[in-house]
Amino acid sequence: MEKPKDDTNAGFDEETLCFSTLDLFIGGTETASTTLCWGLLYMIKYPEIQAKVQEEIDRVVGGSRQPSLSDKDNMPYTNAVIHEIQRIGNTVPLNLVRATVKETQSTAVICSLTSVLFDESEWETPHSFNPGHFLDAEGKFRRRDAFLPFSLVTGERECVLGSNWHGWSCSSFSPLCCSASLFLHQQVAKFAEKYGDILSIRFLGPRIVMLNGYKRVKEVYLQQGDNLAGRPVLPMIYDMAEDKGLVVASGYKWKQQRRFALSTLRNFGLGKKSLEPSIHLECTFLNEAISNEHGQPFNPQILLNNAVSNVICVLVFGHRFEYSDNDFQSLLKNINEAMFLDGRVWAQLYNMFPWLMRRVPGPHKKSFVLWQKVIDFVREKVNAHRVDYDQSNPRDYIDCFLAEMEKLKDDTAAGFDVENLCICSLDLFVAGTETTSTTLYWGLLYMMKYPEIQAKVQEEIDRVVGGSRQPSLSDKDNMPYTNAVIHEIQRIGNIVPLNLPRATVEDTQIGTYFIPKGTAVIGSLTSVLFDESEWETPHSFNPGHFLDAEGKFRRRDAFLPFSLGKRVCLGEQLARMELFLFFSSLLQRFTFSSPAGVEPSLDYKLGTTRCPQPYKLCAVSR
Ligand code: HEM
Repeated sequence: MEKPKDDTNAGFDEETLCFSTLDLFIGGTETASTTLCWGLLYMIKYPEIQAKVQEEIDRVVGGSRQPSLSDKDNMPYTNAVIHEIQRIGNTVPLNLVRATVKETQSTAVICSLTSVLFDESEWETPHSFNPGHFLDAEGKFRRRDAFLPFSLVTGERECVLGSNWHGWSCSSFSPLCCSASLFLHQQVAKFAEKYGDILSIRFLGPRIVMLNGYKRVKEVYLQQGDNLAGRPVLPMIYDMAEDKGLVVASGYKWKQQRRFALSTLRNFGLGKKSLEPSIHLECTFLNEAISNEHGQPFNPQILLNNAVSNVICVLVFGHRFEYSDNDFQSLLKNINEAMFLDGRVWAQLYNMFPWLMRRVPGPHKKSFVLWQKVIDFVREKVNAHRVDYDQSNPRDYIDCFLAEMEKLKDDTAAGFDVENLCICSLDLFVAGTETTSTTLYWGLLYMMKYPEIQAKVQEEIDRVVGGSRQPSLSDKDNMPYTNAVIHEIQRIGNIVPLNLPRATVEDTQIGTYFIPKGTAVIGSLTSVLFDESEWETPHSFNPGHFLDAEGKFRRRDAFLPFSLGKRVCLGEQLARMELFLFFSSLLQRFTFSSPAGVEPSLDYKLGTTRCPQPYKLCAVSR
């Protein structure tokens, strides 16, 4: 770290040190020990081979000293047996994924080691345990070209410890994990083309079943119903909130909490016209804050975050937060950062090796600290409610929950307790903030990128609503173009690309496959929102996807950004209301453009959600 100070790209820093050490540790443990496990198993299975190895050891080494590497050349049979164990044990069957470095768009390449170690044109009896593969007619050790369990010797990513050390690592784990989420959401579609629309993927951790394409995702999510209503236990989340809340709970507790949250939020106007005034008020505040920027470049992300968050805050906590409230703004920034960290390599490593990651430093520790601050904030709100709570006059979700706690005192399994109240409120607050505001953040970016589409939306708003009042939900049916643009922003924004994982509650059949109880299942939303058999131009921003020949709004079955089935997004109706009212109100008041000389970039940042790279815009009053 001290030597090549100027070369920051070489990665000589503390974080890389932690990860490289982790790579060596894991790569040097799991692989070699698995091979030894196979070795002993084969020795039990073939006692006559075991006896021949022992005869050679006794003859060459004797019993008074340990076998040494210098004996190896005199022990061809033992050496052949070890090689054959490695060949037939085939512990890294698919090899580690490589990615092309030049002239292709990060294509994943897998050179299957199974196909090499069992190649029928290379091995005499590929499927039998036969040390003879490595012995010549005179019983001398014989090298074989197709013996490549460490991957390829000439490849730069051959196992670093590999054949000299008799461990078995094969490349580095971090690039694999780092690319895992990217790899999953971009490459799974390509694998689906080749292997079908049900894939089973295993990245060092438990098996995940991936469903691809509108038809398959819809069929499985609807047919499996309750059976697919579980969530897998992810150590990173479990260590923070156990199985509390709305998003990660499963079973009876989840059912009770979801039912209660939906009916309570509906009572306060979720999905109904009665909520419109509170969203209108927030639109007014947001527009005012934006006009205070006087057309100068600024990043609207935190403002959008705050405005959207206020809508759910009124429902859950009973009040909104001023845009000048620095504590609240830094809380929103914490959520933003924690959600980003939770979608990164550290969280994936944590979920794979929790026993280890609990002990090593790194950004995953930061994520815990950030979430703890958010939980403390929610707990403070809950405690304040408990002080002045009046059962006859419930003000918000928290008050209603406190009332339900008294009613359902005896049903402890339903989760009506203070700890669960904190995490349920947190879930509503976070899920209700990040997703909708990220969609609006994409929306303004697309409007800058396609000013002609922005102008058509504004023309429709001017014609239907005019400038003297705010757009209302009752205008929506008369604004098919604006509605189509919002839908297209949600489709192409694809903010939850892999959906949230589900888990099977019972052993089950998906297609022709048997899926054991507790398996994680992911219905990829990318594969649905970009399904080439459903969308005319899946990769272009095209509001025409949602318009018929006469320019009327056209619903599309494959429009599933909120997922579907038993755990479909609980806030779908709220989000749809918010998107229409905020978006049309913003375009009624402003024209958005990129700062002079800056070309809007559609690059994204992938954390838990898929978010635009931070950008600035100019909002000029109309
Ligand atoms: C554009 C905005 C939004 C998008 C794209 C979105 C998307 C999603 C998706 C894909 C899921 C996973 C569904 C599944 O497992 O199949 C989900 C779950 C959830 N969403 Fe949303 N969401 C949005 C807004 C909201 C809002 C405003 C709220 C606040 C009430 C909310 C609350 C939730 C909750 C509580 C869950 C978990 C439901 C459960 O596990 O039963 N979401 N959302």
